[in-house]
Amino acid sequence: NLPNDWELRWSRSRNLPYFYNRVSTESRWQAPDGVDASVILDFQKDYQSQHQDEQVGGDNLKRVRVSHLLVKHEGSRRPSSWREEKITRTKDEALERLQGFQTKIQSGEAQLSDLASKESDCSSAKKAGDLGFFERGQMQPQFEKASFGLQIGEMSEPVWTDSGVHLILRTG
Ligand SMILES: N=C(N)NCCC[C@H](NC(=O)[C@@H]1CCC/C1=C\[C@H](COP(=O)(O)O)NC(=O)[C@@H](N)Cc1ccccc1)C(N)=O
Repeated sequence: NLPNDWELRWSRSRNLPYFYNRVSTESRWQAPDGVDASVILDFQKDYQSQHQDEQVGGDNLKRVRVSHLLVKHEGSRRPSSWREEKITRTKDEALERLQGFQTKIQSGEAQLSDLASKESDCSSAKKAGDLGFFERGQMQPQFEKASFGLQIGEMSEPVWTDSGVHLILRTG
């Protein structure tokens, strides 16, 4: 169906179609000359209809597993945690504190799990931030939306919920 020994394959890590050449064994993301874009769309539709149940990301994802780091503030729905009896920091201070952790994690200086254990205002700190698997409808909407939008291994930007501000890392 494709010219010059090219075939379409699916990259599960990137969740995208790519081109593979049977003869040269070359792989590439962009379409080789002479391949019409409609071929790619047909392939993607076929693949996703055959793999509905898999965790291919997006809408048909049933459950995810995440770890998170929560920083609460004076306006949190429960401004108290195992770390601090009465949390008085402002929303701005909470965001600054969380962004400090975000920078450390993004630079590779620290793991989210290590920081969550010491710094998270959520009881999941005792489990290095691990919340286990959950389905839609269990977490607050903003937290759920962010979690289900992440690829495995990806960390969110700061996410605000009624609890405070979170960094979320999808692990499963
Ligand atoms: N596994 C579940 N289904 N547990 C119920 C989740 C309830 C859910 N929680 C949230 O949406 C936020 C985001 C993640 C944590 C969280 C809030 C709070 C901290 O904020 P606060 O409530 O003081 O405002 N931590 C929790 O709930 C903890 N039990 C999460 C947890 C801890 C240890 C092991 C597993 C889960 C909600 N609908 O409010």
